[in-house]
Parts: sequence; structure tokens; C-alpha cells
Amino acid sequence: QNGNAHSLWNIPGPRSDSFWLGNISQFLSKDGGSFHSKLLQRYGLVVRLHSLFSRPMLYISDPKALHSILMKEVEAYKEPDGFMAINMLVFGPGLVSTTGMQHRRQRKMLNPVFSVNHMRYLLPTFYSVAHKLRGAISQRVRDGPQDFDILHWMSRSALEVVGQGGLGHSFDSFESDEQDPYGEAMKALTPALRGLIMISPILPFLSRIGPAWLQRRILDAIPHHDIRTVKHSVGVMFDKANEVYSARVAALNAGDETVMHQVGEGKDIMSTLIRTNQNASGQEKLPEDEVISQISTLVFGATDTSSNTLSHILELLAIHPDIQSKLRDELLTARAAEGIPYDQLNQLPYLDAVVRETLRRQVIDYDCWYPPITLLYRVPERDVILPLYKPAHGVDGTMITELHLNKGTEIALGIGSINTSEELWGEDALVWDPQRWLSPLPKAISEARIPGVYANMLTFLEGPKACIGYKFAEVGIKVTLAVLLSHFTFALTEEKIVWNLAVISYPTVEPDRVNPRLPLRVGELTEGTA
Ligand code: HEM
Repeated sequence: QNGNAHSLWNIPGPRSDSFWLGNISQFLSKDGGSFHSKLLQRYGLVVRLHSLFSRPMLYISDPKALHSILMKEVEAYKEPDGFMAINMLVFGPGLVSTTGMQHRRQRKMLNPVFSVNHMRYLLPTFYSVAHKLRGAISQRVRDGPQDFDILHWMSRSALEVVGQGGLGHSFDSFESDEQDPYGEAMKALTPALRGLIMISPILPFLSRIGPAWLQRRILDAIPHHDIRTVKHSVGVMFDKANEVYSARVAALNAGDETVMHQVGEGKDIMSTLIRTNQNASGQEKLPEDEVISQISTLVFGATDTSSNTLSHILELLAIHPDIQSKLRDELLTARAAEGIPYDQLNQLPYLDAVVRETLRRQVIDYDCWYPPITLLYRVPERDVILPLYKPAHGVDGTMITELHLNKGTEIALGIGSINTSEELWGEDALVWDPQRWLSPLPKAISEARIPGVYANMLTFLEGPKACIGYKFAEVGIKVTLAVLLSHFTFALTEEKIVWNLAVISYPTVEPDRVNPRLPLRVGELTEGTA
């Protein structure tokens, strides 16, 4: 046995489910949340899984090891080739598809437009979209509480927020009952990417075969519904990205007067990026295709993540009416729906606690958890030594303090596990309890130095590839909650909601496990219901 096989096989983990698929179908299953949860409870922060052909794979939630992978030794690891090939195919050469110098250059150009200062600047845009949404819902519940698919409205509003704030483009006036075709294409992408992941190992080879038309022909020949859906969505996204880019460039070239009459008045992320890029010199300047690719990248990054999280918060508030009233009281007292300043909104303690707690752990029953993005991987590009914070018990009885991994070992990042580990968060780690954020967190959290750009959790990842839009997400979620809870009440319906593990976790209603939906009973807030 070589060093890698020895050290990984010495880590405890579940038996392989099948020689060909290892544990992969359990790990990626729509119900995989309970499998992930059991891994944490049974084996702790370091687990050995079986990948395809029963190769050993590491599932890691140890804070020191994750810090090493995402920060300290980040240059030694890459994202899997298949994953990057999918990103390139779907989004073009934007942030999620590039690495190294090219990625650093893009990040440098984009970081300032995601700063707190820029979020302050965008705050009125967030409020204006939330009030449009409020108007649309008000109209529909005028005659009494109604059951409707809250996810549908959250995804329309998330798209409109990133449209106006990110692209200077309005997608939706919230008048019709239907979402526009672009929003539909985006929403169809997440469940369909599951199919593409299954063929992701062949994609890097495909991208080396001949010209683009030949690659498309080969993809066309694969008779898979998900692949056709992805192709359709990519076509719609590509056309829209080019349209938005041309409109922004034309407005900027026409001068300030024209820009002031555009959606977002030129404050949006794309207009700022295009302006900065036009003024950039030499090596700093991004080629046009890299600028255009940020459009689909941003929209995809911003929509399902935020809308699924918001829907989930509303669902949890419907399950816990006492928490809903307490949060509403805070929002009404602060007049938060009326457009309060950024710092005041951000410092509302209970609002912050509810948002943090849901981003830490999205839970429906005590057996499953689904952070918005759970399935991310890394592969060492050379042999590496991975230090552990908590020594693991080897199968042979020895204590393991560091792992020796060979180049090419598959590593799954335990985002949900580190966010819900009882060793770190305490005995009630699995409980959704916003109250925990109102007193100091357990000492184990600060001692372990959990990597993560947000609130000691890995939900938005850490390091050069961490979520660039986490403040955008936070403000968007808080403004929407401030406006909606100040005007409406939310309750459960009789339908059974089930969350599905996927690239971005999504809710469905039993027995359908395909079409994302989250029904809630929404009523207008009156004195009696407040
Ligand atoms: C609750 C909401 C959100 C969650 C949980 C979330 C989570 C994440 C995670 C885990 C990553 C790393 C993905 C990877 O390594 O492949 C990521 C990357 C990214 N996110 Fe978010 N995100 C959210 C909202 C947003 C928003 C609102 C935007 C934009 C306005 C955004 C834009 C991006 C972009 C562009 C990247 C790629 C960054 C890079 O590779 O440099 N995200 N996000």
C-alpha cells in the first residue's frame, strides 16, 4: 500500500454501498442530508468515504484541516476538473470558472463593488425592490390569507435585486403571475445541474476534443433531459448577458445624463465594473468575454442561494410563530420597513440572529440539514500533509494528528458538518435557535478558529474562492424580511415541504421531488394579528 491509501484507509468511515459508485449515490442523493448528518454523528470531523470505483475519498470538517486547504496551503489544491469544466461551459470565463492569476485579477476588479460602502450605496435599490414585492403580495391577499408558493416570489425578488443592484437591469415589474423566461431558465438550471455532475468526469476530455461545434454535437447526442435543460438555460443566459452588457456600455458611452435615467442610475455592479475596466491599464484590464461572463456568474450566484435561504427563513418563522412575532416586534419598533440606514438595519440584534442561525443550519427535521451550498470539493495538486485540530482515532487504534494525502485525492468539504458539530457548537448544535447569537458563542468556536468569511461558519466558504457576494446576500435578505414581516403574517399550509440536497439545496412538496416550490399561507398584518 502506498502512503495515501494507508492513511486514508486508516480513517473510519461507512462501508461502500456498491463497488462502482462507492458511497457517492448516498452522498449526492436528494435525501443525502441525513447521510451527511449521520457521518458527523457517527464518525466526527474526519471521515473516509468511497468514491467512484470505491476509491478512498476524504470528507473533512476539521477546522485546522479546512483552514489549510482553503487558506494556508491554498495553492496546493484545485477544484475538480469536471466541476471547473461545468462552470466554464455554463458561465464562461467568470469568477467561478477561473483560477490563479486570471481569477485574482477578476477578484481585484470586483472586490470594491461588493464592499460595505457599496452596499450602503445600493441600499435604496434593495428597499425599492422589496416594496414592489410587497405591493404584488398585498394585491393577492387583499381578500384574506392565501396559500401561495413563496419560493416563486422570493426567486423573482432575488432576481430583481441582482438585476437592479448587480446589472442595472430590471427583469420584473411583479405585475404578472408568471416569472419571465430568464428567471425560469435560471430556476431550471439548479436541479438540472445534478445530471451534468454525473457526467462531469468526462467533461474535461470533451473540452479538449476539436472545435466548440463538435463539442456541442457530442453533448447533443447524449439523450439526457437534464443536459437539454442546461443547454436551454445556458442559451437564454448567454443572450441576456450580451444584451445587458451592450446596454450598459452604450449608456456609459452616452454620458452621465443617460446613465442617470437607467435602472440603478449607474450605481449597479456591472456599470461600476465596466467603468473601472475601461480606466484600467495594461495587465489589470479584463478582456471583454471575462467581463460579460460575470453577468451570468453573478445572477446564478445571487438568485437561488438567496431566494432559497429567504424562503427557508419564512418557513422556519411559520413553524415558530413565537420567533416570528418577536422578530416582527423588533422590525416594527425600528420602523425597519421604511428604509432605515444600513448600519441601523445591520445592527438589529434579533434580525441578525435569525439570519445567522438559518445560514448556519437550515433544518426541517432533526435528522437533516441543508446549508444552501453543501457539495464542494478540492483535489491536492501534489502530495500534501493535512494537519488536524482534533486528532482522529485510526481504525488500527492509533491517534492520527495529520493526514498524508497523495496528489489527486478527492476531498469533500464538510460545510454543513462544521456548522453543526456538537464538539464546536455545543449540545444543541442541531437545534435551530436564533437565541444562541444573543449571548457569547461557546469557547470551542473561538479556540478552533473556524475558517469562514461570515460569523464563524463555512456557509460562504473562506479564502480566495469564498463568496464575494455575502454582504449583498445579507442586506438583500434583511431588507426583504424587514418589509415582508412588517406587512404580512406567514403560516404553514397542509402540504408537506421536503428539502433536497443539490448544488444549491431546494424545497419541493411531496410527492414531487423535482419542481422547486414552498407553499405558505400569507395574510395581511392587521392589529389583531401583529
Ligand atoms: C445565501 C446566499 C449565498 C450563499 C450561501 C453563497 C455561498 C457561496 C459559496 C459557498 C461560494 C463558493 C463556491 C465555490 O467555491 O464554488 C460562493 C461563491 C460565489 N458567490 Fe455566493 N452565496 C450567496 C449569495 C451570493 C450573492 C448574493 C452573490 C452576488 C451578488 C454571490 C456571488 C458569488 C460569486 C460571484 C461567487 C464566486 C466567487 C469566486 O469564485 O471568486 N453569492 N457563494
